[in-house]
Amino acid sequence: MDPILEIRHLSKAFGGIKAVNDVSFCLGKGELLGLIGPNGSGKSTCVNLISGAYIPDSGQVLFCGKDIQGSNICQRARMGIGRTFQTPKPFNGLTVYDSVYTVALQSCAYKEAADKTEEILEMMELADLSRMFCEKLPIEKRKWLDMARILANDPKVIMLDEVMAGLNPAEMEESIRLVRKLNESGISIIFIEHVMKAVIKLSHRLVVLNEGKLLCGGDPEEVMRNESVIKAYLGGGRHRA
Ligand SMILES: Nc1ncnc2c1ncn2[C@@H]1O[C@H](COP(=O)(O)OP(=O)(O)OP(=O)(O)O)[C@@H](O)[C@H]1O
Repeated sequence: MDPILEIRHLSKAFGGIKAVNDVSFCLGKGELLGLIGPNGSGKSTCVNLISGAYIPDSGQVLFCGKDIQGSNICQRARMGIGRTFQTPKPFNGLTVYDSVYTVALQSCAYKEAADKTEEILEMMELADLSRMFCEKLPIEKRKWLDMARILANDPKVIMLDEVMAGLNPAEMEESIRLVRKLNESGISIIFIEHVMKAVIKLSHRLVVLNEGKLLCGGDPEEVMRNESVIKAYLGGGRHRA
């Protein structure tokens, strides 16, 4: 595998809680990697460490072979590391078009930004809604708009944090199709998800966290049959009895 992202021995504690404890894994170029684990297993903390929102206690993140430890969240976004949040974060008061256009303008001139915005809205199937105010969008489309805004930064890697949460089965199928389309456009994806149907359908490979540690990784079907994974899920993670 030719890695675009390498996570080496990452650790992050909050008080006495080792949220991420000596975790190492790679994301290959063009790969769609499912990052799964029970509630509280450290998935979002990993994403925050990779995106630069959190500074690790120890460990390294390598992007395209380069240690990016010294760079902050904005610099990493400009390098091509994008992420969505569990709850969509629309720019209220802006239209769908302007939400993407304002991001595109950060790296392009007016005309180029306009062309880029139209192309992204077409790709994310939001073109018909381009004049709608973001806050009026249904939840599924807000999630697509989050992805569209990230695309305006020309990402090489996108980390999708629970994009399927709160969607009905039909919306989920549509979102699965869009995530696959993003990946097929050449973007490497880390897909953090609890909806196993989506995980199995989309992931080329899985990495499983449990209580902050790497439990196992590999082929999705095999990982889902792994007894330690089944036990971890039945145990329900750190937040449950
Ligand atoms: N900012 C923080 N301050 C204190 N504790 C935190 C913080 N962020 C995460 N934690 C704790 O770290 C552990 C890992 O949390 P994290 O959100 O990374 O897990 P997760 O696998 O993403 O969970 P979920 O699937 O429920 O979103 C949890 O025990 C959580 O309570």
